[in-house]
Amino acid sequence: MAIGTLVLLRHGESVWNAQNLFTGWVDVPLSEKGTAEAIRGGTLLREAGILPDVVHTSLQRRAINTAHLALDAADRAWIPVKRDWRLNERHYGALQGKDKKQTLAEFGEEQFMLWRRSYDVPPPPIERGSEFSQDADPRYAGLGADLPLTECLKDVVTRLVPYWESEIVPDLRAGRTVLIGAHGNSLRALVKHLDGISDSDIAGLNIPTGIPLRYDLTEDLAPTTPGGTYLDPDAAAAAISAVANQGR
Ligand SMILES: O=C(O)[C@@H](CO)OP(=O)(O)O
Repeated sequence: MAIGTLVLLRHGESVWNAQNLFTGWVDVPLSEKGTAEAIRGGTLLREAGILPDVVHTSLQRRAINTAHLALDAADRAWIPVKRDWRLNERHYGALQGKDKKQTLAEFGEEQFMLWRRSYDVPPPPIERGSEFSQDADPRYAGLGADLPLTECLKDVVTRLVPYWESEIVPDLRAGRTVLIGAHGNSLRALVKHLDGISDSDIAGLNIPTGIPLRYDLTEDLAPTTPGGTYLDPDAAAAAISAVANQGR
C-alpha cells in the first residue's frame, strides 16, 4: 500500500507563549488566541481535504487540546489517538518558567541562543522538587532514569526517533493519514530527521503555532517536497519570524 500523508501541527499559542516564558515540560493551557488557532488549523485541514486516520500527541495539554480542537473542526474527533512523552516539548531545564527577554538581558545574546537553538548545549538542569519540575508528576512516573531534567535538541532527536520508527512509520506504511500534535522543538527534531537538516542549520528553523505542515513521503521516508508544505504559507512565514524573534 502507498505510504500515507503526514501532518505536523504545533499547538496553538499557550498562555506562557503569550507571556514570553520558557515553557518546556510545564503543562500550561492554550490562550484564547491559541484555541482559535487550533480551530483554524482544523478548518485548514478540512478545506485541504486532509482527513487524518490517526493522531499522535505528546502528554501535554496544549498539544492534546490543539489536536482535539483541530480534529473536531475537521469532523475527525473520533479517530484513534496515541499519546507518548517522546513527543513532548524539549525539557527546558532550569529555564522553565523564566522570562525570555530577561534571560536574554541577563546572559547575553550568545548564551541565550546557545540554550535556545544550539543542537547540543542543554540549559542547566532543573532542581528536583522545584516549582516547575516534573519529577513528581504522575504522568511521568514510569519513566525512571529516562525522565529528563534538561534537554538539548539532540536529546529530543534521541528520544523521539524511536517513537517515530516504532509507532508512526507503521501507521504511514499502512496508508494512513497521520496527524502529529506536538511542540515547537519536538517538531523541529522530527523535521531535522525527515529533511536531513544539519546540526548547524537546524538553529535557523522555527515552527509556527497552529498551522498544519503537510509532508508526503516516499517509500524511503524522504519528503517529496523538502520542508513540507504549510497549509497557510503566508501566515506561516509571518509567524515563523515572530518565533525567531522571541526575547527581543
Ligand atoms: O518555551 C518553550 O518551551 C519553547 C516553545 O514555546 O520556546 P522556544 O521557541 O524559545 O524554544
